[in-house]
Amino acid sequence: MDINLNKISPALSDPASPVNKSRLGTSFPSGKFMMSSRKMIPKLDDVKSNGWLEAMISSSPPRKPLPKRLVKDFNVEVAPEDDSAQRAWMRKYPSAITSFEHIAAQAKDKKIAVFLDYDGTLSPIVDDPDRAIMSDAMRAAVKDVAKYFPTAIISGRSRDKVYELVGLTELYYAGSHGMDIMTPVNVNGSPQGPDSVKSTDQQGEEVNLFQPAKEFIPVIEEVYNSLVELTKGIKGTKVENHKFCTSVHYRNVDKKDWEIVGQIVHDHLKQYPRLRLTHGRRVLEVRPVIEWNKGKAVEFLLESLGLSNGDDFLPIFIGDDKTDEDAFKVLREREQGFGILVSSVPKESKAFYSLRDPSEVKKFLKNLVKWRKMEDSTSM
Ligand SMILES: O=P(O)(O)OC[C@H]1O[C@H](O[C@H]2O[C@H](CO)[C@@H](O)[C@H](O)[C@H]2O)[C@H](O)[C@@H](O)[C@@H]1O
Repeated sequence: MDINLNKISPALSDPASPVNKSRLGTSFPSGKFMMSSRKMIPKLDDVKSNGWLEAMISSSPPRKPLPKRLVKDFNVEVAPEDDSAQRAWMRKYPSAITSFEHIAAQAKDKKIAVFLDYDGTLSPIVDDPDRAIMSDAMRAAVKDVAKYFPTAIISGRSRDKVYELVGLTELYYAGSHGMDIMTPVNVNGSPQGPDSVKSTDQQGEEVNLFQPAKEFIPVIEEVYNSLVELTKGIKGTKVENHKFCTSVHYRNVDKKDWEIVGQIVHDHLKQYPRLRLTHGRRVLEVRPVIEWNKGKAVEFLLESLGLSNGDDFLPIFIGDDKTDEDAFKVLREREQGFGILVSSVPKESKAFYSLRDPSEVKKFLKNLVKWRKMEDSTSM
């Protein structure tokens, strides 16, 4: 079915729109993920009226304080000039470093499992997603943690990509916001659910693959290709295919064009009622409408690791983004373990503790290893 995109996108029919400087003759096959043309455009809404634009604007704190005028104009989260609000926030989400003794007391005689987000947690946020490189010192700290505690990376990126960036074989990896989980077959109690299949990892070892959104691979590919095409006239956009989800970055797009990016994605997704959109840090994430997220991935991994029964284990999830909130919420609701939010500015969260940035994450991970070594030596 050929769709004239100019008809379904107000932004695209605007001759001033940068996208119209490119050719948009994309053809989209119809399928079970798409709406019939009769059902298309259920109501005329746009990124401004439904709050998307506001969410796009406030989706990531600036890396350096902005002048007051910008704070007013863009409603961004920044540390207030007088730091009383910052102090109040720190009382609510105390530093996991200064509260380490308290954390250690909770962890005593418990099996700790460590869950780590990648971007903004293990690597600093940078303009180019391909350059979000983890430092060697951070890699060493994560490697050390994995010697003592089961450790998993749960990222919005594809599993292959995050494995390539982290490069440690001793971890568990969950990509695409937990929609692609690899666990070894010999892990205690590893479930072989209907969606788990046997596969082999990069080292040729047998593994279990859990991919609850497998049927969405072709449609994600299709949407990725069309979004690349639709946004190619907007300088600075970058679209990534994470196999089970796709990301549209606008960090490097001129602010005046953010609305157009949002509108294009918004309008395009109207044809795909089984896809939804979430906001990350200066990124729009297109995901399948399934009941699965980083929180569910934590629960799945805990079960796979044999850590879901009893109260002798303590899961810790460290992350910086909105999608990490699903994991913080799960831990809070289970009343087991806790989330640590990585943020240098006040943000509401379901986490219990905070760390300012990846360098504090590294320090916390090192403390955890030091503490466990001490515990082990005193119990000998
Ligand atoms: O769950 P995560 O591991 O935190 O992945 C979330 C997204 O991270 C990446 O984008 C973010 O980091 C980039 C590099 O610092 C930055 O340029 C971008 O603005 C951030 O949104 C990744 O590229 C996305 O695909 C992930 O979904």
